Amino acid sequence: MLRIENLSKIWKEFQLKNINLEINKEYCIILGPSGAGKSVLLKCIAGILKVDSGKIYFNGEDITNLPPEKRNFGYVPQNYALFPNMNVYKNIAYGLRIRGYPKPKIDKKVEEIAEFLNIKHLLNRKPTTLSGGEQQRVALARALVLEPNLLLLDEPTSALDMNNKEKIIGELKRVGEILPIIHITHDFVEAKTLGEKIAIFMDGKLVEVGDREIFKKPKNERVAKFLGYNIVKINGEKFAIAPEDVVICRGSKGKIVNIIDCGFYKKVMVDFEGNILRCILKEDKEDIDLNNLNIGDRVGVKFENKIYLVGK
Ligand SMILES: Nc1ncnc2c1ncn2[C@@H]1O[C@H](COP(=O)(O)OP(=O)(O)OP(=O)(O)O)[C@@H](O)[C@H]1O
Repeated sequence: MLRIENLSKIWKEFQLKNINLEINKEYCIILGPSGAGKSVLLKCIAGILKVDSGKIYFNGEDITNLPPEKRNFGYVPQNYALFPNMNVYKNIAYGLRIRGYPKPKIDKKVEEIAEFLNIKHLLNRKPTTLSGGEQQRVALARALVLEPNLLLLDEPTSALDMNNKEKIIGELKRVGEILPIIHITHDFVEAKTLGEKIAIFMDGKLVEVGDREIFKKPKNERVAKFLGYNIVKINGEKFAIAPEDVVICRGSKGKIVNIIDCGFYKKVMVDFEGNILRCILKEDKEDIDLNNLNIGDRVGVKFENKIYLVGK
């Protein structure tokens, strides 16, 4: 459906280089550290930034040089970019109005989308009077009302509290059943919940693409580190291990160097044979009593699900 071929966007200081990515009718999550080029890629797809080289195809058509309004993609930027002087109704209706839709049709479409996203009660309010979650839904409504062929979302939940985040994730899941979505996030839980395809960017390059298995089997050390794995070197053996797969037991080869109590679990750092291991410990999984664990204690360490990495 969307095919990106050898796309490059180059400034002196930053280069998004030779990106090849295909997105079919699926929910694609884009992950990567800050400054990796995720937003630049999304803006190139939206047509807001001109690419320096490479091609973008949508349903077989070369859209590389098509202006944004002719692509029919919905784009929700990081800050939502709502018009502050217009009420919610006018914000949502804006795109329909400039496309010349008759008033009754605009009213009907705005009402339908407002119903779908539970914002009917907000139609007369100005964006500045809305909470982050409400603004987010208005921004989504403004993009969806134009019935886009593809939805582009730049960190749509980053400003939301847990409750609103969960609601929006539920709504995005429903939208994802209707049309393909490309969604940038820093939140791994969100990525695992929504992503059918996951693309990881680092330093302007697409370093890994695949399904949710990426989280369980990162290909190389860089991706593993980015996903939060420990990289462990013991007696010439090197592997990645997830913090939840480090098991603390009775023994003396490890030393507890930090403990953070997170309620249902504890985040613990263990110095083990020259490795500082980040561990997530849950009461039912460990062989020792977590309530009696103190900084400086000697412990044993076992590894479940070691992952042997292919490259750097
Ligand atoms: N118009 C521009 N001119 C010059 N450099 C730019 C421009 N827009 C973005 N960049 C640079 O491109 C790089 C990638 O930016 P981008 O916003 O895509 O990062 P990101 O991966 O989305 O980061 P974050 O997760 O922090 O939003 C940055 O170094 C940024 O300074």
